[in-house]
Amino acid sequence: MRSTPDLCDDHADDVRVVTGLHWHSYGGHEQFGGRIATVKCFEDNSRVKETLATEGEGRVLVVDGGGSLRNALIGDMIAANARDNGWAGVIIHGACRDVDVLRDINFGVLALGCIPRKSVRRGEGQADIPVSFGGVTFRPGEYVYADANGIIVSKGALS
Ligand SMILES: O=C([O-])CC(=O)C(=O)O
Repeated sequence: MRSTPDLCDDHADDVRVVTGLHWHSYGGHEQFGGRIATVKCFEDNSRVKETLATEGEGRVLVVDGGGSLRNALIGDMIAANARDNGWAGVIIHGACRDVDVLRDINFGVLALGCIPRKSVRRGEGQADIPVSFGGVTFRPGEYVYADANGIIVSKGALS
């Protein structure tokens, strides 16, 4: 994958750039990208676990967790399962946990922060809908690319 600055330069009219948020890379892959799948939830990771248990086909799960840092929407178990199912990574507008293990999983994990407490699982949340944060709307089927520079989104695949 090319760097997000290079992709931005070559496709300036086609990319949206996520702004105004501080991301931390917790996974084994700092650079990752792919077709977008989405979940919108709040302190309940039912849909996250469920979605990452399906075949990833190289996709990236973008989770709008409302920015909550009160509990973790993903940890080492869900991340390892996602990697095994062929997901490229997750971008969590919220928090994760088990960070010592996450860094050894060949998988991308971007989140706003980490917290020891797990989330509740009451079956709430929505999958496969457009989600928005950082000034950008992420639509299922579009493409996202992330690296240490930041996150960009485009309608089609970029090379
Ligand atoms: O199970 C959870 O809700 C999150 C977690 O700790 C894991 O994925 O290992």
